[in-house]
Amino acid sequence: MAAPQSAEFMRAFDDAQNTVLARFNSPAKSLWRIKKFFNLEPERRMRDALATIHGYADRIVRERRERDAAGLARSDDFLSRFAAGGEHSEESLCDVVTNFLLAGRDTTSSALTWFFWLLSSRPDVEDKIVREIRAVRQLSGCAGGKGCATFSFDELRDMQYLHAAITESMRLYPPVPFDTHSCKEEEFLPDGTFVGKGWLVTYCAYAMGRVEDIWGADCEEFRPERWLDESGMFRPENTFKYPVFHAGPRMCLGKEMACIQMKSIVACVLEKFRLRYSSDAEGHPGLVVSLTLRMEGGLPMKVHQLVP
Ligand code: HEM
Repeated sequence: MAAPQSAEFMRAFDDAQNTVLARFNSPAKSLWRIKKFFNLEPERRMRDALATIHGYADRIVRERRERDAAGLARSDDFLSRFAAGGEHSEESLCDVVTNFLLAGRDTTSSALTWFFWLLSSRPDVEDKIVREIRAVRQLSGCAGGKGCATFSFDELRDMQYLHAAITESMRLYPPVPFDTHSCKEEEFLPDGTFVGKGWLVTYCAYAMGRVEDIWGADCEEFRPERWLDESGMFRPENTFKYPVFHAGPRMCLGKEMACIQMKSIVACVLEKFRLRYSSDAEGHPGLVVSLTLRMEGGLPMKVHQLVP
């Protein structure tokens, strides 16, 4: 992504996200349609934002097609795999690109922000992760990471403690703190609760991660070990108990990719740096609840580079 285009896309994405939230939270549910019709704020900004977002996705799809025509396209990247099936129109491919850019951007950054903040006050957890990274490197014949800028898929898969630590961090700070769905038909929830057609149903993953009946008396504690079995292997939980990636047929399609990305970033950072939270503000950082869970004022950190 070229930097100016990328910044423009980010801004447009923020605008679109804020406008959707404003529509959703407005007490007058159809007011936005009137504003849109008369091109009033914030709908005017939404129109511009959508043009930028769609233009950006169009460009990605067009550039891939051109590389394909020139025999230069890779066949193993994400978009090529979708395109290879042949069942997607150009427009549908643009929607795929937009969907994945939007679904994957703020979620992983939210997760990593809270993860690094938690880690900053838990040198014991950090130490275990660092030792695991070193052990994995030793096994793969890349001790100290010398000559290996990144981590292989196999190395990342072997980082069971890191997987547990990231999972635990998202239990306490789920990137999607609330999730709301509209009921298509009259329905009864498993406990017999009636839900009418068109009703909105919301679950709060943030609250669920802190319920004693679900997670036990230490539910407020950041304890990666709760995700490990006796042999130190990661033990997944029922997704209805841990709905951080949602549950059921509409679960997050990018879950595995997000986990690989986050593990890769954390491992690369901790192999070379130590980060310490350096805010002047006292106590717990403020939570900004938007579509994703953000940290108020960002995450100021002191970065210390390790001597190679
Ligand atoms: C920590 C990172 C992530 C978290 C916590 C997360 C969480 C979620 C949640 C809660 C949903 C359900 C939303 C709903 O109910 O409508 C969802 C859907 C989705 N996610 Fe993720 N996500 C993450 C990363 C990603 C990434 C990296 C991608 C792709 C690159 C992605 C792609 C999608 C897609 C395509 C859907 C829609 C699935 C559908 O409606 O069938 N996600 N995600």
